Amino acid sequence: MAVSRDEFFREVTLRICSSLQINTAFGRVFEYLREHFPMDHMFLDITDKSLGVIRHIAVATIGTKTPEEIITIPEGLWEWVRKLQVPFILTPSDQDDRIRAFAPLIKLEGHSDLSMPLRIEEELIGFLVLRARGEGKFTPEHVELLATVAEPFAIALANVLAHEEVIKYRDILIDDNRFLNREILSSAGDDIVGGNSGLRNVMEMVRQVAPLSNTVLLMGETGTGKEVIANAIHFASPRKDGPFIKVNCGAIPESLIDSELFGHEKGAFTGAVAAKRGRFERASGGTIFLDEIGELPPQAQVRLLRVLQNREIERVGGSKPISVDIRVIAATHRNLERMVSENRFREDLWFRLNVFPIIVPPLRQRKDDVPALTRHFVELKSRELGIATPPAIAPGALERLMNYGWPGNVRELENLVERELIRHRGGQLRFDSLLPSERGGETQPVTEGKSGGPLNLDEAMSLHIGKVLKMTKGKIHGPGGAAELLGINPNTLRGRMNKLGIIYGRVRR
Ligand SMILES: Nc1ncnc2c1ncn2[C@@H]1O[C@H](COP(=O)(O)OP(=O)(O)OP(=O)(O)O)[C@@H](O)[C@H]1O
Repeated sequence: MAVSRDEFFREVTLRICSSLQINTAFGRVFEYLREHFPMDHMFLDITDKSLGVIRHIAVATIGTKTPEEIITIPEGLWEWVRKLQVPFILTPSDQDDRIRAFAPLIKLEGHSDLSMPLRIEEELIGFLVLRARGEGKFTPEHVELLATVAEPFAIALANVLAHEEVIKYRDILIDDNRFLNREILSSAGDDIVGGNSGLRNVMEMVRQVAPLSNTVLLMGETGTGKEVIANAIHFASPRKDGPFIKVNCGAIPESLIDSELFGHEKGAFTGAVAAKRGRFERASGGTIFLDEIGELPPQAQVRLLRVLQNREIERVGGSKPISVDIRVIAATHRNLERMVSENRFREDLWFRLNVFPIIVPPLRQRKDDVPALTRHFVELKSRELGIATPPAIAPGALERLMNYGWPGNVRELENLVERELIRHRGGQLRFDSLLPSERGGETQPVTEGKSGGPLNLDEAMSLHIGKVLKMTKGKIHGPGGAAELLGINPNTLRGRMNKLGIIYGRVRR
């Protein structure tokens, strides 16, 4: 025991901090402490009040027998355990009732323990326990010497706990990421309707380009499915287990775009209270999907060009470049070539992006996909809306949907199906009242006439007759017909309709 307190403190502290692996560091301390304490085992324990247990987090021993890992403490003893402050000696025949009650729980029979409570900011977080075979092995000098290293052990234990917490969250995040990737895959990759018909050429190009890492440019009107195709490329590529990060370039305010895309260092600008990774960094190892690329402001276009050229980004306020391993897929509904000629989009960026352009055709050019898409959305939206049995589609309805122009493309069809399902009150889905081209007027009441002033009487009458005809599905004559609802003779109604130029044929059922 002839060791100075300073030297003892220094050696123990160096050893307990010598490795990030607590068992390795703990083994090194054990070797050293055995020179000063008569012990066979040493435990680093954490106390978990919520579970009512003490758990060994590290064990060092000269024997092979592994002690119990978890010790359950009865409710009545917690108060006593929680208040323990200084190292204390435990023997099975101790005079203290509580120690005698505690002894069998920790299997003390035939041993002595020297136990040191470990505290951080007053709160008990665990114990360091030295165990020797035989009773009466520890002396007050041992107690005093061990007390000098309470702090380094408490800090080491707190670090282990913090590390465990980080690992736990990391595992949760990895698991979430896997789950979300699977979700995206099942909601996109598998569900491309028309892959063998209207999108056959597009899918052929997807198959060609997916295994590579080159930039892809998706062009097509809004709502044609560009994002769906970008997903398909990512999930068919070797990067499929990496992130798929989407950026809607048109939706980020210009003042934030640099920090969103490239991240920033702490203190780079007012409000940058912590360093933040940008979307490019987050996409590393995976794919970044730059939607609405035509909306990117000129400054950000320059920065993007640099990323495409060097595969490096620089955080706002940062001084060194960070390399990123990403695949870029860009999309636009704009005519970028025209924007280049109008000096609204950089020509050099356009060349970089336009390496492998894929044009996603509008729905009106692939009308044969409309029936399959409609059925797909009826199934999908019924599931989302909690409708157990998706309603059937009325004969003739699909034909009518195919004859519509779909300016909003697949998204418009998707929305139409959803609205129809929400309004659906039994029977088959007819879609007859919802097609915008067949609406008698807007869904909102119209109060403004062609002249810009209020509706004149003819305009109001025309609108009203149109609405009623829509309700009766074009029926003019007989019970439930428009004439009856409007309270006029059917011939009078026909006369008015001719005068007002309303052509309204009976809808086929
Ligand atoms: N071939 C398809 N099969 C199944 N669903 C599709 C298909 N094409 C598009 N969709 C669906 O239609 C909606 C619109 O598609 P998406 O968002 O990919 O269009 P977009 O071209 O990226 O639109 P925008 O230009 O407005 O961003 C999405 O809900 C998508 O899931």
